[in-house]
Amino acid sequence: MGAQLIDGKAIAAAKRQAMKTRIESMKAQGFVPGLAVILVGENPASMSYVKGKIRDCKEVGIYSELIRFPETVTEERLLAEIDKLNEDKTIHGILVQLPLPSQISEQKVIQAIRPEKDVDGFHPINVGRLVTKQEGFVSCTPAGIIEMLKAIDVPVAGKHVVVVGRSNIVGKPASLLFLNLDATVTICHSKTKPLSKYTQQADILVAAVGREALIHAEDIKPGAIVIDVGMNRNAAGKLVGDVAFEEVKEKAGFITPVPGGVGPMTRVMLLENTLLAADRQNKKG
Ligand SMILES: NC(=O)C1=CN([C@@H]2O[C@H](COP(=O)(O)OP(=O)(O)OC[C@H]3O[C@@H](n4cnc5c(N)ncnc54)[C@H](OP(=O)(O)O)[C@@H]3O)[C@@H](O)[C@H]2O)C=CC1
Ligand SMILES: Nc1nc(=O)c2c([nH]1)NC[C@@H]1CN(c3ccc(C(=O)N[C@@H](CCC(=O)O)C(=O)O)cc3)C=[N+]21
Repeated sequence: MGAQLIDGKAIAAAKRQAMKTRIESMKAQGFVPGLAVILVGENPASMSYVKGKIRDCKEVGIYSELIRFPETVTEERLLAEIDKLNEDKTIHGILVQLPLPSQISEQKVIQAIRPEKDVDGFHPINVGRLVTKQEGFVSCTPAGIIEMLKAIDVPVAGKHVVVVGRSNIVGKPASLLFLNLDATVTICHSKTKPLSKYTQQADILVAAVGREALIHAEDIKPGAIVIDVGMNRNAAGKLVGDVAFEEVKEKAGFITPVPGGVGPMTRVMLLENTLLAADRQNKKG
């Protein structure tokens, strides 16, 4: 037996392919979607993610700008740049790579982005829209998870979804998305005891913690759909998720790999959100 793999990399590649045609027709009408990415400092992981985002934009034909600041940049300077991008007609999406250095308030920076250009979906206005089921922008990782379930044709309504992790960028918005799709949702976190009591009840389990091998085979229900958001370096320096993949894949119905699962979906949803932002701003004129 064993689980079926959900190939995020392949699903994302197919989505990028479909986007190319859409972007060509936008361009034929004289309209080019644009994304600005702000990177502060030289964190190697952040640099590598940002490079990937710029590469994705090039591949599908989205105009992109990478704006870099030194680690020592002031909050004032950063906010001034965001103001400028808010007014820039060639830029439809703005992303500030997190984390930011400690002298800068992440909340202030996120709130400075016009909600219409907030392609990360982190602005409180967009979070509020998600809570109240209004149209806005949804955080890329949770949106990517939903797209993966669509790709394997699994209906979510009535399922018991257990989300482990309650961060503003993954756990919370993922829980709200599933709730909006009529799932029954349980949210677990570091104070949940015992965690396995909850995870064992999940039809769909989302692990978004950042701890290697947090979820073992004994922690899941046979046939469950297991979505691994975690990104950790193991002792051998390899990128691994939160799920003990080799043992859990024997018991799950579906499972996402790390790498090649949620990560590529996160990236492609940023492109989707940028196109959505461009479309909406184009309509408004
Ligand atoms: N693949 C992708 O596209 C992305 C991957 N990631 C990865 O996903 C993981 C989570 O990211 P993020 O949400 O930003 O992380 P955070 O560190 O912001 O949140 C982690 C969450 O896990 C909870 N937690 C910690 N320890 C335990 C435990 N032992 N049992 C249950 N819950 C626990 C915390 O609980 P509490 O709130 O109580 O502290 C918290 O809610 C990371 O590995 C990150 O690298 C992140 C974004 C995108
Ligand atoms: N403003 C902001 N928005 C974000 O969306 C954001 C952020 N800041 N800060 C950091 C986290 C993390 N994140 C990932 C994106 C892609 C992969 C990804 O593509 N992962 C590949 C592997 C990449 C590798 O090999 O290192 C995979 O899982 O296959 C992972 C993680 C977005 N984040």
